[in-house]
Amino acid sequence: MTILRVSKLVKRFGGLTAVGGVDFAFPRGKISAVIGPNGAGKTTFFNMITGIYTPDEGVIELDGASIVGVKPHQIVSMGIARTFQNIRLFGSMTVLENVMVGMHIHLKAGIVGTLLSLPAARHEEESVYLEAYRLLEFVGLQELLNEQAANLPYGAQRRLEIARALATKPKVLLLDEPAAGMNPRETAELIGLIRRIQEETGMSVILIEHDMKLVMELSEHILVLDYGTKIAEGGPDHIRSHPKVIEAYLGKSAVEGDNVRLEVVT
Ligand SMILES: Nc1ncnc2c1ncn2[C@@H]1O[C@H](COP(=O)(O)OP(=O)(O)OP(=O)(O)O)[C@@H](O)[C@H]1O
Repeated sequence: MTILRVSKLVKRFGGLTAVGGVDFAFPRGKISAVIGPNGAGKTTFFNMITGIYTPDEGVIELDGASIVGVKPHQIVSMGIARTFQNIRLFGSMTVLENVMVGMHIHLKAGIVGTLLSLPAARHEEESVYLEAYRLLEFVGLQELLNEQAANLPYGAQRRLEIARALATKPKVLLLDEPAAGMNPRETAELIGLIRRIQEETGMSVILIEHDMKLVMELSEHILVLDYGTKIAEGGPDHIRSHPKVIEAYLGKSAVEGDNVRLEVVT
């Protein structure tokens, strides 16, 4: 079953077509990936799904309902959360507060009231704290809850961004290059975390990632973009040996041999 569908999706910047008529159906409750060389249109694609850009043409449907023209904060309320290529945490807030900010869309009293412990917000405070703590435990940051976010090591900041996205209780979690800048140990932990998110919550996860090991290990379904168009889609084995994908990443000469497979691209 499909959770998110795009049809004939187009985004142009002046004379440049960044995304040029892409069709794709993301399966519900699975991990999918959008890959492609630099400038292929991946981030533009995410920016349309999250309402940052309005498509010039085409349809985006979440659970069958169009989200074209819907504002980014409303799209979050409708169930799409994301992390960014460049981490965007509230650096001067604590780890706990960053997660509580993510929860505000579901709070009646609002985040300001909760953070300031205003009387109207007190009854919500305990459950908010417990839920935020549970999320920090889930991503392995509970012992750092009172640290300032800016002081966390890089890999921990990425996990905090994921916890904050999870705090919005999304149906779909978009991760934009979650392994960027991570060392191999952090990447291995991240793979475990993404797998737990999908297995334990049944959430649909969509990731953009250049680390092919992570993509191939985690994703059931992969969309490959090149110059804004879909050049291939399918499971990891299909994608690894797809001539157009190999050509896009490694150049035409790489496809001349018979047994070329896309193993690791850095
Ligand atoms: N706001 C913008 N204005 C003009 N051109 C843009 C804008 N955003 C993206 N582009 C262009 O659109 C094309 C696709 O860019 P995009 O960032 O979506 O690619 P990408 O696949 O995410 O690349 P990368 O892997 O390097 O992050 C590129 O040629 C880029 O220069």
